[in-house]
Amino acid sequence: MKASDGTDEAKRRAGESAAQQVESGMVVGLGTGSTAAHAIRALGEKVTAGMEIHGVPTSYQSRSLAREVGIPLCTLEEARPDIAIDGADQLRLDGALVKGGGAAHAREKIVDTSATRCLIVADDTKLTDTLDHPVPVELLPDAISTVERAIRKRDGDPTLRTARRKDGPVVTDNGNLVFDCAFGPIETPKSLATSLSAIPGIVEHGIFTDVATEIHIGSSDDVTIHSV
Ligand SMILES: O=C(CO)[C@H](O)[C@H](O)COP(=O)(O)O
Repeated sequence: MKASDGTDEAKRRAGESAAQQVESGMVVGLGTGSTAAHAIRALGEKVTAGMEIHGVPTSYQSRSLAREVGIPLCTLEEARPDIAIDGADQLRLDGALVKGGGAAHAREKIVDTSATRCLIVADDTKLTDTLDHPVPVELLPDAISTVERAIRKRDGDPTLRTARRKDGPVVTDNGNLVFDCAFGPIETPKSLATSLSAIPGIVEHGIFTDVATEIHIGSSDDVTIHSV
């Protein structure tokens, strides 16, 4: 297996590998990001070929791509996903992840945790032994100063995420703001996750533990599947 440089090809391998696990009749959680988008396109091809599935989108982006490629959609009120396919910004092979690069982690966590199986798709550059990626935190706009203080108290360094082609902050699909919080090496993701969840005003943070059931890692010329 040849290590990748994080190119789209490695992401495509991972996304398509996870899409192969989907069978007719299934409800599929549709993750957000460029790697999950490869899975959504692959599922669109299956639908065109006659497979009957329904998708539960996790963001504006995944909803609009699913519509574009012809995947019928439903909501969590209507059906529980059999499989969710989602990306990650950094991950350990035991399934501890940092997500939220696309600021969609709140809805992703709801959909991913409600699925019977959660398949995480990523290129091999995202694998690590110790998580140290800044943790995205979605927060209510009114709570900006109190959440900032609470993160600093936990030795984190929060930076308000700013928009690229708009002045001012990123506003999530839920109308909230995002802090990217640097904590340095995260030795115990579960305890940081618990501690962040306890802060009033935080809608959701991007640490996912005990959610992934399978990890599909794409490289330059291969894909490997790890059970969690
Ligand atoms: O968590 C996410 C969005 O909120 C994405 O899954 C994560 O940022 C990975 O994105 P990409 O596959 O484009 O690298």
